[in-house]
Amino acid sequence: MNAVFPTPDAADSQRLLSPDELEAALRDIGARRYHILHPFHRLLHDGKLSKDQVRAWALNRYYYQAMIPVKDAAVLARMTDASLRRVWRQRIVDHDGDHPGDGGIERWLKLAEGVGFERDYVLSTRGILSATKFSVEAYVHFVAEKSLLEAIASSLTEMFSPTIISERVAGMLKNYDFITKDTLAYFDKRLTQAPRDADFALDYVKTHATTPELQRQAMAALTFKCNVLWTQLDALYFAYVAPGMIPPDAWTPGTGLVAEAPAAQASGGVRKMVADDRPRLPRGVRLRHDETRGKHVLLAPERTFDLDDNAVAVLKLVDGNRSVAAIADELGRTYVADPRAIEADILVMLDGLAEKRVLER
Ligand SMILES: O=C(O)c1cc(C(=O)O)c2c(n1)C(=O)C(=O)c1cc(C(=O)O)[nH]c1-2
Repeated sequence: MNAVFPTPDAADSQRLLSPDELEAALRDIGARRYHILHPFHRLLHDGKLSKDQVRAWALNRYYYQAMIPVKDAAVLARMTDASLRRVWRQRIVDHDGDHPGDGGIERWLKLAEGVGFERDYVLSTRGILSATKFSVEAYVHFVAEKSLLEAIASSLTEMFSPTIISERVAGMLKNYDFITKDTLAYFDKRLTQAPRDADFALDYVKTHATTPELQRQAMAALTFKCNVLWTQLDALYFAYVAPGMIPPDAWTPGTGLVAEAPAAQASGGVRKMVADDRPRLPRGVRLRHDETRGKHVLLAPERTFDLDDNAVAVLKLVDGNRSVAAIADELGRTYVADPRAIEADILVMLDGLAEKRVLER
């Protein structure tokens, strides 16, 4: 992904590329279109998403994981050669496992449970964005309807997945306190499975794309698949980042989650806030300016909290993306004061609001 591959010029679409030129052209497609470049992944890896935004990603991505073996069964059904099927069927085994409780889908369920979901809610696929479903299903239809060469070429995004997986695992472990190595165990196996699968598919495509037209089809198939991945992230971004327009019936924060452990509910149900936490207002709680009284209040269902000027300045910066430390830095710049001293003060204030359940982290 880091290397620069030459973009084939227009004349190349007419001429037969050597196998290595074809590989370079395929890698170039990934370098320009793979979802590692998508803003949603940047936010995910850099720790810029709230816990609910990470949950939305885990939930929607479950649908992709669950349908990959369906896709591979459709590819398998196109293969008339037993030696090809023998290799390809391993992909289905990798995702389904040989026993209940085994395999990639199961590991993805663990990931979803690790970020708080109830297993049955995830399995039900209620709450998955329609756009996610459309995009994943387009992939399944594509491999069923196009040629075997195109079906195989469309899996070649996996050439690029080890890079994004390494970046994601390192970034998420570093940047989110609710993510553990166990939660991300899904990706451990992918680091060996993906290169093995991609090597086989690449070799097949280089050997079988023997005319300019077939080479063009292979490149178009990989482009299509990059778009399958990209549009899933577009949908997540639109619904859960900006403008934050969640479609009817799609998952909303708070739904399908396991109740917090009793330990977390002790002492008012909330552990103390720390500088890395990214506080946000829970659903239904709003910062409003009360015109008649000329002051800001926090409106919660059936309750109103008066706020002093300091609380208002802090709450205006509370958006689920900024950490407490970042809020303190910003206030330090505005009021020309020591941000660490501000941080200590606002941690106490935020804890007070969290205990009243008008703030969460
Ligand atoms: O984490 C990722 O970014 C990522 C990307 C891709 C990919 O590039 O298609 C796959 C996976 N993961 C994956 O886990 C997986 O099982 C998988 C199967 C396929 C495929 O097209 O057959 N791609 C991918």
